[in-house]
Amino acid sequence: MITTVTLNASIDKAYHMTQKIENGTVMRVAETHNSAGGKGLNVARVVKLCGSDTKAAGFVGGYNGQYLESLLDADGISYEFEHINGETRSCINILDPGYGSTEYLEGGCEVTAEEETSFLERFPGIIRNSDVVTISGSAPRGMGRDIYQKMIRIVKKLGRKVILDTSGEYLKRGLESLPTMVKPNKDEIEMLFDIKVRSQEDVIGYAQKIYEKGIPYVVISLGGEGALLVCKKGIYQGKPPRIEVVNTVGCGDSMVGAFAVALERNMEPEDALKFAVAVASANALSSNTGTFDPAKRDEISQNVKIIKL
Ligand SMILES: Nc1ncnc2c1ncn2[C@@H]1O[C@H](COP(=O)(O)OP(=O)(O)O)[C@@H](O)[C@H]1O
Ligand SMILES: O=P(O)(O)OC[C@H]1O[C@](O)(COP(=O)(O)O)[C@@H](O)[C@@H]1O
Repeated sequence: MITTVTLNASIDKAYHMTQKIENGTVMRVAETHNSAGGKGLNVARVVKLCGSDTKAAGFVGGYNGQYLESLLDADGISYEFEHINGETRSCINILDPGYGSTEYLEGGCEVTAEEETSFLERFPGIIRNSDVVTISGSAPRGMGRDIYQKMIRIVKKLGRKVILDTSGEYLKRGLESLPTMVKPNKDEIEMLFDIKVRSQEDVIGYAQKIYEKGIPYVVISLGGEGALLVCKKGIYQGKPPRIEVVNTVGCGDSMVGAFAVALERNMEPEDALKFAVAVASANALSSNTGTFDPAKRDEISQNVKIIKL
């Protein structure tokens, strides 16, 4: 069982446009697709598609919160949310033939100190049957910057594996609790170390710095270039084949979902990397966020190159 935590859940709205966006004009949306979003809920859908049991946790509130739960019911994903007074946010992804994808991410509502305490008290019970816990995305306003640090400590005390996928101060503080795996992208590495990454050697160097803190699996995702994995067995590069990208939103979440499944199944690191790159790249072929066609994943998987560096 894999529990995916999304503190800042969202109704993700994908607007499919048939015409290129022209700023300052009225644009009509050809098709809208709503999904239960915020990074961790994309992770949950991917875990389910990979064939593992999953449960979603985090905060939801208001009418959007009710709607989000109904979307998860339709997806067949179980959940155990903390219900809060604030209204769950919406995030918009506009897909047009000119710019590709343009995202508008709301900050999210306020979570009170009482709501945070209540969630943390219930958290050990929520994850008690989980082998792996994923913690993804931003936190809503009002929450302490050390929230992920506290949650990782709880997961590790129970002897479970935990993947952290976040950015900025939440990542910095979260790393101090030594999660089993982290998956920053290039931007997140640059923010974390306050540097500019200029080469693959740079990426490997910073990944090693994180690994040396005591984090067993460090994955740096590099978009169309695939991903790098630093672990005890060595340093690996996973390269996807060139594909006709449709929508890359949720690719990082798909990678986290696939790695959670790989950790649950105790896959060898190189097999896990191949699996995760194939799943994430297959997500880029789907117009909807956090989903993929298993047949396309299998096809891509045959052409993913795993190189030991
Ligand atoms: N243009 C692309 N072509 C093929 N695969 C892609 C592309 N963009 C993303 N992916 C896949 O998704 C993974 C995660 O993407 P990335 O954009 O690095 O994550 P994030 O969404 O966290 O920024 C990559 O490692 C790769 O496997
Ligand atoms: O919680 P955050 O960091 O604000 O991100 C939320 C948004 O990011 C997305 O997951 C997309 O993220 P990625 O493309 O990086 O995987 C949206 O689906 C979601 O609503």
